[in-house]
Amino acid sequence: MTAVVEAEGLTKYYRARRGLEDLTLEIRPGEVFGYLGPNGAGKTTTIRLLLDVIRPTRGTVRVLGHGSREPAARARIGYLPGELVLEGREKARDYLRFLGRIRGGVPPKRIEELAERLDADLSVPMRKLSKGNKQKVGLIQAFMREPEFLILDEPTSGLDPLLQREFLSMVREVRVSGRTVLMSSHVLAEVEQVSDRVGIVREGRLVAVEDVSALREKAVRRVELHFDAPVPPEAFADLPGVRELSIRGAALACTIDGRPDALIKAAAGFTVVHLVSSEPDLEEIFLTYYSEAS
Ligand SMILES: Nc1ncnc2c1ncn2[C@@H]1O[C@H](COP(=O)(O)OP(=O)(O)OP(=O)(O)O)[C@@H](O)[C@H]1O
Repeated sequence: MTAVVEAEGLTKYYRARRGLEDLTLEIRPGEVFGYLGPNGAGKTTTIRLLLDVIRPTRGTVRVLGHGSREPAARARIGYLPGELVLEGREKARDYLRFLGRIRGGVPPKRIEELAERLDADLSVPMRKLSKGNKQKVGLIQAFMREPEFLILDEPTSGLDPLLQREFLSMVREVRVSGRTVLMSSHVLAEVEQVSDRVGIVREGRLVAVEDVSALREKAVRRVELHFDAPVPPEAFADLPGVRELSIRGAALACTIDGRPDALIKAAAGFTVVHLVSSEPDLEEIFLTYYSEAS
C-alpha cells in the first residue's frame, strides 16, 4: 500500500532560521498520526510543506502518491490550518455552503450535522465569530467532504473540554472508516487518546516516532498512594522503575519510569485508600528521549 506521506530529508530554513531539519517520515494509510511538539518546534512548517504552501530548502515529500508540487493530492485532503483567517460579512453557514459547492457538492445537511455536533453557531458573520466558533467552522470545512486524508493543525485550540471530546470521537470515526489523519498538538493527553503512532518534534527535528502504547510505557509519571495505616519503607525499597521515593507514614509518593507493575504489586500487600497518578507530561517524555540519546 502506498504511504499517505513519504518525507525524505525534508528541510526548511526561513533565511538563516531553522524551521525543520532533515525530516524522514512515513504516515501509513488508515492511521491516526499525532505530531507532537512545543510551540515553535516545526509542526506547522511540516504541514505547510506537505500542502505545498511553502517549498522545502532540501528534501522531498510525497502525499497520497503525488509529489507536493502536483495539485492532484489537494482535492483528497481536508485541512484545518493552525491560524485560520475567516473574515467578511458573510455568515459562516453561507461560507461553508459555498465551500461545499466548489469542493464537489457537500450536502447542506452534512454541514448542519457537523455544526450540531460541535455546537457551532453558523448564523454569525465570519468577522464576528468568537475564537471557539472560528475553530468549529474550520473543523467543519475540514471534515465535511469526508476526505481521504485529514491534516489538522492544533485542532482543539479554543475548544472547551466537552467539545474536545466530541472532536476526538469524530477523529475515531474517520479512523474506523479507514481514512488517515495527521494531527498536530502540544498536548500529549489528547493525542494519545486517538493516535496509533506519535512523532515528537523538537527544535526542528523529529526526535522519536513511537506506537502510542510504547510511549505510554516509557512515560514518567508521578504517583501517590495513600494507605489506611503507615507502611514499612522496606516493602518499597529497590523496586524496578521507581524513583524519588518518599514515604511519610501512610503516604507514599514516587516517580515511575515506564510500567507501574512493581509498585502496584508491592502496594497490594497493604490497604490502598487513595491513588493519584498524574498524566505524563510531554516535557518529561522529551527528557526521557534526551537521556536515551545521550
Ligand atoms: N514565516 C516564517 N518566517 C521565519 N521563521 C519562521 C516562519 N514560520 C516559522 N518560523 C520559525 O520556524 C520554527 C518552527 O515554527 P513552526 O511554526 O513550524 O512551529 P510549530 O511547531 O508549528 O509551533 P506553533 O505551535 O507555535 O505553531 C520557529 O522557530 C519559527 O519561529
